[in-house]
Amino acid sequence: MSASTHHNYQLATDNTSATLSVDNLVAGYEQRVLLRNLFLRLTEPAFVAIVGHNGAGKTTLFRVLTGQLSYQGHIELNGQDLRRLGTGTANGLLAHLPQRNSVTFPIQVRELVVMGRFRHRRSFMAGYSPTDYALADDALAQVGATHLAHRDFPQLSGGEQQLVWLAQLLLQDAALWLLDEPTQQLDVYYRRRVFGLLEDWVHTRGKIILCITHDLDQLPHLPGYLLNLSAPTPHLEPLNETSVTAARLWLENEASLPVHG
Ligand SMILES: Nc1ncnc2c1ncn2[C@@H]1O[C@H](COP(=O)(O)OP(=O)(O)OP(=O)(O)O)[C@@H](O)[C@H]1O
Repeated sequence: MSASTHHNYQLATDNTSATLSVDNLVAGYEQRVLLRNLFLRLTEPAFVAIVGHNGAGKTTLFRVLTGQLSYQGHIELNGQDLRRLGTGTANGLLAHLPQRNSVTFPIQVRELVVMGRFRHRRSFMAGYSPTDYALADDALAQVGATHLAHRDFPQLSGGEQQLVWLAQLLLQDAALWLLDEPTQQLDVYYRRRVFGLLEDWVHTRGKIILCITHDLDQLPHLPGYLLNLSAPTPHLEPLNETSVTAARLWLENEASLPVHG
C-alpha cells in the first residue's frame, strides 16, 4: 500500500486501547496535601471531565501523571507502573495539552500541527513525509481549522491557537490524553464542536481523555465520567444531568470553598 493511501488506515488503528488505574494517590506541595487517597479505575476508553474550584488540585493531578511531581500510592497506565515510565509524555503513552502553551517564533500552523508526528520520523534529522502532512491536514479539518493552515501561529487568537493544539494532539498516538481547559478560549460554536470531537475520539481512537474544565454547561449530555476534585471524597461518577447539577450546586456553595491552611 502506498504511503498516501495508507494514512487513513493508520489513523484508525495506531492506538492501543487505554487503561488507567490510580490507587490511593496522595500528592501535593510541602505542607499542603491536595490529593488525598484518590482512587480511579478506567479499564476501557473513556472521557473524564475533571472539575473543581480554582486551586483544588486539578493541574496538580496532571503534574503527577506527567511525572513532574512525586506522589504516594500506585499508578498504572496501560498496565505499566507510572514510576517506571518516567516522564510519560516522553515515551508516547501520554499526551499533555497544558493550560498555557506559548510559541513566540514565527511558524506556519500546518508546520506546527505536523510536529505531532515527531515519533514517526525515520531519524531526528528527517523531515515529515507527504503522509504526515496529509494527516496534519485531516486533523485541522476535524477541528474545523482548515482555514488557518497557512497562517502564522503566534498571530492567531487564543481560541484559534487552542484548536491548532488540539489538531496537533490528534496526530500523537498516546493512549492517555491530559487536556487542561482545552475550550477555555473557544466561542460557543467551537466549544460544542470540541466536546463532541473528544467524545468521538474516545470511541474511534480508543483514548482515555482526562479533561479539566470549568465548562459545566457542556457536560450533562456527554457519555463519560465526572471527577469533582473539590468534593469531600473525589471519585468517578457517571456524567449525567444529576451528577453535573450536584457538582454545580456544590461548587457554587461558599461552604465548599477550600480552607487554605
Ligand atoms: N510548586 C508549588 N508549590 C506550592 N504550592 C503550589 C505549587 N504549585 C501549585 N501550588 C498550589 O497548589 C494549589 C493547587 O494548584 P493547581 O494548579 O493544581 O489548581 P487547579 O485545581 O488546577 O486550579 P485552577 O482551576 O485555578 O487551574 C494552588 O493553591 C496552587 O497555588
